[in-house]
Amino acid sequence: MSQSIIELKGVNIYQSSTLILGDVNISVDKGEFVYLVGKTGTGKSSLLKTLYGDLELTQGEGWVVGHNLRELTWKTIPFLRRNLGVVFQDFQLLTDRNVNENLKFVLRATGWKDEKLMDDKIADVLDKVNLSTKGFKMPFELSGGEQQRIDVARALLNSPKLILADEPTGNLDPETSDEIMQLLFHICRDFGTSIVMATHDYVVINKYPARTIKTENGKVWDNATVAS
Ligand SMILES: Nc1ncnc2c1ncn2[C@@H]1O[C@H](COP(=O)(O)OP(=O)(O)OP(=O)(O)O)[C@@H](O)[C@H]1O
Repeated sequence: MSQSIIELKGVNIYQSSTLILGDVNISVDKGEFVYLVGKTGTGKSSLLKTLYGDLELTQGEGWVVGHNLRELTWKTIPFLRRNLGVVFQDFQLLTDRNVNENLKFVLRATGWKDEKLMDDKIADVLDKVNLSTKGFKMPFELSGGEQQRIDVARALLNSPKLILADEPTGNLDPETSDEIMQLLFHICRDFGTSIVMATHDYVVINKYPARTIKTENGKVWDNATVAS
């Protein structure tokens, strides 16, 4: 319906029966980087969950990477999930297998079967996050920053048009946060991937300025741009 990667119109977002965000209107274009800011508990994660189909959209209209959120079913949610990547603050790699096997596990779970194509894809995403040499490492052999970069690699496996990142620098020291931010901006700029990133970290926002959407008082404010 729309050229936008994300389009929400008059959306109400609930947790159980509590209205968390009302009358949400957002549009995000291809290749845009957008921060989602707001105090704790104001609904950033709830908004992201709505965008990746974890919270059902029952009021208003929404499209994400061409999928109508009102028409999602348990059968069609996997197709939405294949067109977007999600990065979490606390994503845990499977501890009993190396990086390559972790990534292959995700590929198999999203329908990949050909071993050679899977190996090529894994090499490709590890190269994109600059960890080509770490495929045979076990998770405990990686630093926190490297694990977070593997999580970004995981999000890239299905060549998504959109990455949703929920506080991806939340557990990282400033230097490692910088690495992740440079990586996300590189992915956005060089591959045209849209990125929506929830964060509390104004140091990061000021250093890497971009359009900023704010959750506050049950509303989403979509006109603030943070100056550098
Ligand atoms: N599964 C749930 N069931 C009921 N209420 C929930 C659930 N998850 C979140 N909430 C409530 O919804 C509101 C918004 O939570 P949400 O996690 O979206 O906020 P947030 O802005 O992402 O917070 P934070 O910055 O702390 O992650 C909060 O009041 C929270 O308690």
